[in-house]
Order: sequence, then structure tokens, then C-alpha cells
Amino acid sequence: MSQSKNRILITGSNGLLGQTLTKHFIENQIEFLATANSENKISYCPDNDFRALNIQNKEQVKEVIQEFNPTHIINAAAMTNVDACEDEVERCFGVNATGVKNILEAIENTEIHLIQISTDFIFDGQKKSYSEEDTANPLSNYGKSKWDGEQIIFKSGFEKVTILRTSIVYGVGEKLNKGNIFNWSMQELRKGNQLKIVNDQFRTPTFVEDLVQACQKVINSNSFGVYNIAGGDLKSMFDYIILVAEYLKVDTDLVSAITSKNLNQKAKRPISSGLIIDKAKKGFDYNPTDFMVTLSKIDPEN
Ligand SMILES: NC(=O)C1=CN([C@@H]2O[C@H](COP(=O)(O)OP(=O)(O)OC[C@H]3O[C@@H](n4cnc5c(N)ncnc54)[C@H](OP(=O)(O)O)[C@@H]3O)[C@@H](O)[C@H]2O)C=CC1
Ligand SMILES: Cc1cn([C@H]2C[C@H](O)[C@@H](COP(=O)(O)OP(=O)(O)O[C@H]3O[C@@H](C)C(=O)[C@@H](O)[C@H]3O)O2)c(=O)[nH]c1=O
Repeated sequence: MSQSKNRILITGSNGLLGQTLTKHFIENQIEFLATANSENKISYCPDNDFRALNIQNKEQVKEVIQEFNPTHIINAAAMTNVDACEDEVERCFGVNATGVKNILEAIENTEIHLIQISTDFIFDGQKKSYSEEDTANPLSNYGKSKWDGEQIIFKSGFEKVTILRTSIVYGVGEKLNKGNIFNWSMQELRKGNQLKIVNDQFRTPTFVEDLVQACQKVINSNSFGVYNIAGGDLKSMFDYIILVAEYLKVDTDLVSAITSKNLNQKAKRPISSGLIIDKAKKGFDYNPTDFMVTLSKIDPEN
């Protein structure tokens, strides 16, 4: 399928990934329809290219897909507040699992390629790093609901599906719901504020533009199956925020190490959930940007 004939439907277009996908498709003149639960929050997305879509609404999902008739759907819609998912269980599973079911039912008997975005939080963190073949054992409702979403896909037997598992997605967006640790820490450290950062959560954070490039490469190469898409380095969040301080050339003593117990987050999180990205590197030439370079890209002073 040639790229110019592609018509991409984005769900969750108001989120960080959804916004960055929208920007990419506008810049590359690729036909798209941006959809989100609430009104269009993206200043540069024309209202003509946007439709409200709640993926929990089965009929609405069917109607929008039939009308737009996409070649690809990128499901970037999710309830991503991990702690809120512990309290709002119905919405969490409704969006993250039933939403996926609704999309799958709407594309039954079509040639539409679904790209589903999933998470490192399907793992329990007992291993340091995870490949696509490792066994899931989610610790939180958020992780369970995203794993349910994956299982609905596996059980459907659909072949034109790609699951991209990613971790701590960061970048620049407008009016975002989910706070972003790197943008936030950059802002706080510049003001000279002291930060307490966990030294017992090890992650492979993902620059959102790398994730968008991965989606485009999946589309170009017709890659199906499960792929990990993340940054290249597994470090504790403390070590990552020290790098932010070094980038800013501020005193690294502003960053103090705490443990997850002190942070007192409601949902249980994996200790180490590194994602091994060799399959995507080999499969479609995925190549994440160096972390320090990504900091200069998200820096509002650049
Ligand atoms: N952020 C991260 O660190 C990580 C994210 N992921 C996954 O990546 C994907 C994108 O995440 P990200 O962009 O950061 O998430 P955001 O929280 O920034 O955005 C998610 C979007 O989903 C939309 N949404 C929520 N409920 C519904 C619904 N019922 N119907 C339609 N849209 C809905 C929201 O729309 P509105 O604003 O209109 O309410 C929101 O804009 C998600 O699948 C997430 O699980 C995976 C690993 C890490
Ligand atoms: C705000 C804050 C965060 N942190 C740490 C905790 C955590 O490891 C990291 C990011 O914090 P968050 O609360 O945003 O992280 P969290 O909600 O755990 O992020 C997760 O989001 C969902 C959607 C995913 O799918 C996961 O991949 C993961 O990215 O920073 C501190 O150590 N100190 C702080 O003051």
C-alpha cells in the first residue's frame, strides 16, 4: 500500500501521543482524522479534521470508522492516570479494554490495520528488562486493563494488528491531562526547587517523537505482531533526573533520592520495567534518539 493512499484514524488525539501523531500527519500531508473524547484541544488541528469519539461508545466507534473508512487506526486513547485507575475501576477497564473490543468489532471483516499502544506496566518488574515474549503479570488496574486490551486482540485472531508496548512517554503538548516528569523536573530545577525522585523504579523512557516515527515505520513496513518501543537506556528515575540537572547545569544536589515507599503512590508499580527494543530495531529500523538530545528538544528555552 503506498503511503499517499493511507487514511489514518487517530483515537485519543488530545493526548501527548495523539497530538504528536496529528502534527506528524499534518506536516507530512498524510490524510488523517483526529478523534478524542472531549472537544479538539489542539490549536493547529483544523476542526474539519477532528471528530469527537468516545471509544467506550460501541455505536459511535462503528459510525466514525464506517464514515471515515481508514486504512489504519492508531488507538492512542486510554485512561493513563495510573493511580486514578485504582479508584475509577469501571472507567479504567471501560476505556482501556472494552474500548479496544469496540474498535475490533467495528473493523471485523475489513482490511483496516490496527495499531494498539500498550505499556510496560503489563509486567511485574521482577525481571530487569522485558522482551516481547516475556510473561505479563500486571500489578495495577491500569496494567491489568491494558493487558486485557491486548488479550482481546490476541483472542480475536485478527492478523492486521500491531501492539506497540512503550514506557514513560514524554515530549511537548498542549493542555495535557497527564503530567510529564521530564518537562516538570526541568521547570522545577530551573526555578531552583528541590526534587525527591525514586531510586527504585527503573525505566526506559520514550521520547514521543520516536514513538510517532515507530508508528510510521510500522505503517510503511506493514509490520504486525508485538513490538517494544522505548528509549535505549534502562536507569532509575533518580539517575534520569540527575541527567536533567546536568543538562541544565544546575546543582545536582537539588535532586534527592527517595524510595517508592516514601513517594506513596496509590497504585503498585513494577520495580524494573525496561523494554528491550531489539525486535523493532531489526524489524523496521527503529532507532531512538539519544536522551540528552531529547532534553534539548523538549526544553522550552530552545
Ligand atoms: N504516557 C505514558 O507514559 C505512557 C502511555 N502509554 C500508552 O500510550 C497511549 C497514549 O498515551 P498518552 O498520549 O501519554 O496519554 P494521554 O493521557 O496524554 O492521552 C490519552 C487520551 O485518551 C483520551 N481518552 C480518554 N478516554 C477516552 C475515551 N473514552 N474515548 C476516547 N478517548 C479517550 C483522552 O482524551 P480527552 O483529553 O479528550 O479526554 C486523552 O487525550 C495510551 O494507550 C497509553 O496507555 C504507554 C506507556 C507509557
Ligand atoms: C512526580 C514524581 C514522580 N516521580 C517518579 C515516579 C515515576 O517513576 C516517574 C513518573 O511518574 P508518573 O507518576 O508520571 O509515572 P507513572 O504513572 O508511573 O507512569 C506510567 O504511566 C503509564 C501511563 C504507563 O503506561 C507507564 O509506562 C508509566 O509511564 O517519576 C518521582 O520520583 N518523584 C516525583 O515527585
